[in-house]
Amino acid sequence: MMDLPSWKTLLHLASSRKLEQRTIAERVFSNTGAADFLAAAASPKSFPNFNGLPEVIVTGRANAGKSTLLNAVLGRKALLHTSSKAGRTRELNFYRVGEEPGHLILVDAPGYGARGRIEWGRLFDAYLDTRKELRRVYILFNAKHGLNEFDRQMLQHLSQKLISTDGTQPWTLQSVITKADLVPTSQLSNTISRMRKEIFEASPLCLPPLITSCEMNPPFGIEKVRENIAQACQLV
Ligand SMILES: Nc1nc2c(ncn2[C@@H]2O[C@H](COP(=O)(O)OP(=O)(O)OP(=O)(O)O)[C@@H](O)[C@H]2O)c(=O)[nH]1
Ligand SMILES: [Mg+2]
Repeated sequence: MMDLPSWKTLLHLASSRKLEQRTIAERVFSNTGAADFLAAAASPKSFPNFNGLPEVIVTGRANAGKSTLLNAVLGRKALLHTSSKAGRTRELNFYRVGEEPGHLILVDAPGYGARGRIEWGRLFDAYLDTRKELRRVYILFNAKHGLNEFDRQMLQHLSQKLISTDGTQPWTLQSVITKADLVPTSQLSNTISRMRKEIFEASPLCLPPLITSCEMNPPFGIEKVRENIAQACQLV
């Protein structure tokens, strides 16, 4: 009879697998200087073609920190334009990770909510409905503001898209809490628990939040986001 592996062996395997994942995510994002802006699309007609490279896209209320998070993930200060004024990003912007031909594509999107626009929503939906390369949607929530009705509607809208295709959607939905530095440390744990619960209530399909802060030095949570992206794109 074959010997069963001991707990020690299993734990060792699990930790070396984790190490392997980290190393691959590090490798994917290591050449920060090689990342590049590739294209902008203001309408579905101008969605570009990158020979099937996997893609992930960010969404969130205007000013949630989408472009800032992608800069941090790319290890760049200002490849993506950010602004303290909501409504800065107005098209879908495509960025290559790594040197040509690239490992994957990050897509920045305009925000939704009171400072969003109907045509931005249509553009985002057209991308979700047609983009075969899409692997994961990251939905961002500002820790200081929590979730509002727009966020709940967006979570439900995304869930509906996932459900309506009967499990054949090639993408998954991951939540991210941004600007954790804006919540006093004494309240952070409660804030995260509350937001986590609200996200789950609005969309049980949404993966529980990764916590980030791009204002901390070094930025907090970015390595986890990189690992998560590499995993979603099946690069690990
Ligand atoms: N304190 C703090 N500020 C942040 C953080 N991330 C982003 N910001 C600030 O939030 C503001 C909005 O950031 P953006 O990255 O432009 O937000 P966005 O979601 O891309 O906004 P739109 O493109 O307008 O939808 C900027 O002033 C950023 O400097 C963070 O982790 N902590
Ligand atoms: Mg932006």
